[in-house]
Amino acid sequence: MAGTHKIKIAARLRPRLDHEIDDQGIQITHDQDEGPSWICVPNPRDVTQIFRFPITSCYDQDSTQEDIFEQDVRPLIDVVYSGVTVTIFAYGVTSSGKTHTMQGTKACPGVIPRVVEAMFEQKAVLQKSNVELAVSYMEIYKDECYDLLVDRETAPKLPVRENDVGQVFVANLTSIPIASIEEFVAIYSQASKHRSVGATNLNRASSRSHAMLTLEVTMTDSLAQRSLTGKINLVDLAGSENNKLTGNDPTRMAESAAINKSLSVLGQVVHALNQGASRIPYRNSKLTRILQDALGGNSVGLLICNLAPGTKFRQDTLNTLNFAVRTKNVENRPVVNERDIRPQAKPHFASIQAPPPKLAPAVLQPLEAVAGLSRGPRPSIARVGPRASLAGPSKSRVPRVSGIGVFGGHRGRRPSAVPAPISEEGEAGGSSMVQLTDKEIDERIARAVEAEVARRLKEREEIALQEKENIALQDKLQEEREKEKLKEEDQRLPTGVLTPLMAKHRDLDDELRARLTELEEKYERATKELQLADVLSPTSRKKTGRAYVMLARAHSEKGDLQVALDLYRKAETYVPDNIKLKERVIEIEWAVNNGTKFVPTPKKPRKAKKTKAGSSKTVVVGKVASGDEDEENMPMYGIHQMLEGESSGSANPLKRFKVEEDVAQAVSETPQKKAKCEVKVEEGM
Ligand SMILES: Nc1ncnc2c1ncn2[C@@H]1O[C@H](COP(=O)(O)OP(=O)(O)OP(=O)(O)O)[C@@H](O)[C@H]1O
Repeated sequence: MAGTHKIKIAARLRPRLDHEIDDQGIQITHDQDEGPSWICVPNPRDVTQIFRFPITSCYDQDSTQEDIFEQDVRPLIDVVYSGVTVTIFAYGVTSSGKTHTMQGTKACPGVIPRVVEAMFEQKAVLQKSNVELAVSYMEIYKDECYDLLVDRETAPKLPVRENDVGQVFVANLTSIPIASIEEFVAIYSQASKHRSVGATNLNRASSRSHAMLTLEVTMTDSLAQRSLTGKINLVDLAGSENNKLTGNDPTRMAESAAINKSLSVLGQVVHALNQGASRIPYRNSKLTRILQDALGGNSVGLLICNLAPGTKFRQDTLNTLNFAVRTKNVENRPVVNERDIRPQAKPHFASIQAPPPKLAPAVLQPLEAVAGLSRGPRPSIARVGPRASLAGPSKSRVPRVSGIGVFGGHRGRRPSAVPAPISEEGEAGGSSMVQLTDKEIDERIARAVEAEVARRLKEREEIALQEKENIALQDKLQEEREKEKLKEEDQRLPTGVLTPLMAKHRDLDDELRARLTELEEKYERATKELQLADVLSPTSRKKTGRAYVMLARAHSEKGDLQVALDLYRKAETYVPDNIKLKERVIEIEWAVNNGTKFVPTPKKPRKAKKTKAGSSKTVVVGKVASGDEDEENMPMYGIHQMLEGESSGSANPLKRFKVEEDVAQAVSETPQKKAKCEVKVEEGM
């Protein structure tokens, strides 16, 4: 049985940069004994509340590249050489030091150059000529994979596929053998220029893509006729971005949206794994598809969480640590990638053999078997068409050997037990028979049988190829169907979602109830009718996000925190940039994990907007409009109001009614039916 291995978590706080204020926003404290270190972050919404995260491998601002490599990375080199895949990924907000940690500089080389050096050192220790190293390097830019080892202009989008043993790989990715560190440096420095990097307000050289460098070691044992393949994937993820801080232009915004979406799916995958969900949404982004093996798969994982100091990044730090806490519970089942490299057995003339079993790219074995090349049972070659089936001349498709005779006073006759050879007419001992020696007869039979075997093998291969193509086609169709289904599911709210809200307001008059029921029906009808393109438009996403927030809020008020958390997370999928929402997720998650009561943090006082008359203020609770410039900001504001404003528990049925109508309308809205909803709250209400 394969052993399980939890992903190891390390956290690294980068030093303050010259232009940053030293406000001690994040603290790392170490216990006296060998216990875990703590990362302490004040709640951005209530600084008296401190979140403390226990992390065993904590690196503070003074830590060096060497510290992190020696303590957490070097031990993994042996694991790679035992034939296991290792994945190290750097995660964190933009400008938190991921690229610095993974790549580093000439003066302070990071994980990548150090790993390469260690891999060559290990190869030298083994002193074997049959150890080969190869490198590949790719990036995921706007949810598409590109080869960084080929010319950027001509680099095509690469497809992601799955092999016979369920391993996901990027098809057609270049892999270059490397014989020395110098060779690697030449390849890597050239390839790094191809990576998508751009300037933002927070980072002059911000990674606009997720990059994955893979070093593969193949060790061939020709005596045992086995080969082991170990791999180390070094992943520098793009950082999550708050567009308000990065000040991105439209191009950067599009990149940023892709980055945030893929990171959000990464969070969902980790969450689903923790929940033991039956469906893990790996397929929702290329990043998670490619990291599938590292997250709940067959590789050994190390997650390096990079943190930026200062209160400016406090919210991002909380998000990163929250992700770390969730990830450390993810279990992998590492296996040894071992292959049988024996040449195919030649078919014996007397037996027809099935095509040799397809050599799986890796014969996976549990990690316990790592020490030494354990020899599993050799794959048996199934015998199809036993000798007996060939014996009967009438049934055999082996061409009859004509004019063969062994009788007639020839020396070295066959024993009588051997059936008499048959003439073309089917008569034994026909007059036209040519006298042949036993050896010649055997040779002729062998040739004929071999020809037949070859023909059958070819036939089988063609059928197998055809089947494979059919399966691939079916898989593709199935995948597309699943994708469409998932999209539909994602857009669909659970049936009867408005019911709890209705129940809460029994004081609503009959008319109001009737209206809500009507809205619910309208919503359900509309959901079915929603056009995919409309649903996926940014506006629709934001509106759907707001609907989820409403529901989450209702559940959290009921004390149903787990459901509320799930709904808030769902909302996060649609509005990944919403900071207030992220804060709410963290707070509720904290309450759920610690079994404490959730007390919403005190709301900020709402600014009163004076009308011209000065006697009343107007609060836009959720303006539903389109076609005007303000709309872009509206959904954020809407959620903000829901999070902040609703905690007042307004008993005003008019306001409540308008909010729910707005949500239902937001979800079911069609271009023709767009309308504005404004709620006026009289002064003093
Ligand atoms: N440990 C460190 N020591 C010194 N400087 C650091 C350290 N970590 C990061 N930096 C500096 O901080 C800045 C941002 O780091 P880096 O580019 O590695 O961030 P990043 O997380 O990769 O950002 P992005 O996601 O935008 O690519 C760089 O100028 C880098 O040199």
